[in-house]
Amino acid sequence: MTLRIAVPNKGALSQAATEILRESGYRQRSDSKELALVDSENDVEFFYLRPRDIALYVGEGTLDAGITGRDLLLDSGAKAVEVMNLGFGRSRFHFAGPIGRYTSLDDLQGLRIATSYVGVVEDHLFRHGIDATVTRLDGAVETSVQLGVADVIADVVETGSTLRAAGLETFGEVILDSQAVLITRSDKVPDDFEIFRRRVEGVLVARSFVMMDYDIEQSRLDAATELAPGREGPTISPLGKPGWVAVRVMVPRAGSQRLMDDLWSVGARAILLTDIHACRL
Ligand SMILES: Nc1ncnc2c1ncn2[C@@H]1O[C@H](COP(=O)(O)OP(=O)(O)OP(=O)(O)O)[C@@H](O)[C@H]1O
Ligand SMILES: O=P(O)(O)OC[C@H]1O[C@H](OP(=O)(O)OP(=O)(O)O)[C@H](O)[C@@H]1O
Ligand SMILES: [Mg+2]
Repeated sequence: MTLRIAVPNKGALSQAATEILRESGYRQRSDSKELALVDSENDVEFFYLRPRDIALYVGEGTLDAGITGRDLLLDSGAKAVEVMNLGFGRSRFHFAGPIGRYTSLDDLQGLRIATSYVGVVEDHLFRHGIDATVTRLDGAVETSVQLGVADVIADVVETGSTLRAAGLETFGEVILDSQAVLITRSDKVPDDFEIFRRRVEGVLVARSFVMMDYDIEQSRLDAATELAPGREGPTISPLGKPGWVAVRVMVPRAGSQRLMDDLWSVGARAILLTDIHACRL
């Protein structure tokens, strides 16, 4: 049976979601007005939906899997299951109010809170025993305080520039840390999903690792291997130069420049770093 996957059709997650699917070898729409697309070669159909609705479709089992934000999944209360963090669309969910006015969660007692995430906010207030009025707005919630509709807001913060522009600041603890996640239906997931999952995972791993090649004198190999042990161990091949070997090892992308410096210091030469585009580990 064709695997049916939901993809954000617009907003902060849309482009990165399409990119990761393309890199995973799936056909993606070329026109942002297309509502669905069949990739017949891979037997997958993609549905382009509002990120906020995706958890609902997947939770109900109408679609097999989807990409959405963790915050939206929690807000929806849908019974979908998180399978994997996707590493983009990172944000924090916060209360915010006029600069200098509020400092802690207790200050919220009796206030009017505007948000697009009523589920997350009411749950948080309930768990902390706070009684406040929650008003649902569709977006641009930062403006609601200035316009007198609310005393504080609860919203997604990434860089904080939208808050600053509205003369607001966060207060209290972070309500939740979010990022894009791959979700599936909680009941029967089709067998084919495992291939899809592995492909996406392969792209994520490929993004966070690089391949490092270097030449080194056999006698110095242990010192170099200690710096870069690799996943299973380095691949070591003979080199045309007597007493030297060629080494290939997968290393985390983060810190790879420093690693090149350190490998050089222990005698590695001809150090090359290359991107990996996809993998199965
Ligand atoms: N500035 C941002 N940076 C990173 N992630 C963000 C940002 N804004 C929203 N997100 C995340 O993207 C997801 C969907 O938000 P998005 O803003 O795309 O949807 P929306 O608010 O329903 O739609 P729209 O803003 O298009 O009306 C959420 O998981 C949210 O945490
Ligand atoms: O901290 P920042 O980097 O400024 O990003 C956070 C802003 O981005 C999102 O808004 P979006 O553009 O999705 O508009 P919306 O509020 O209408 O959803 C979010 O709702 C915040 O307003
Ligand atoms: Mg938004």
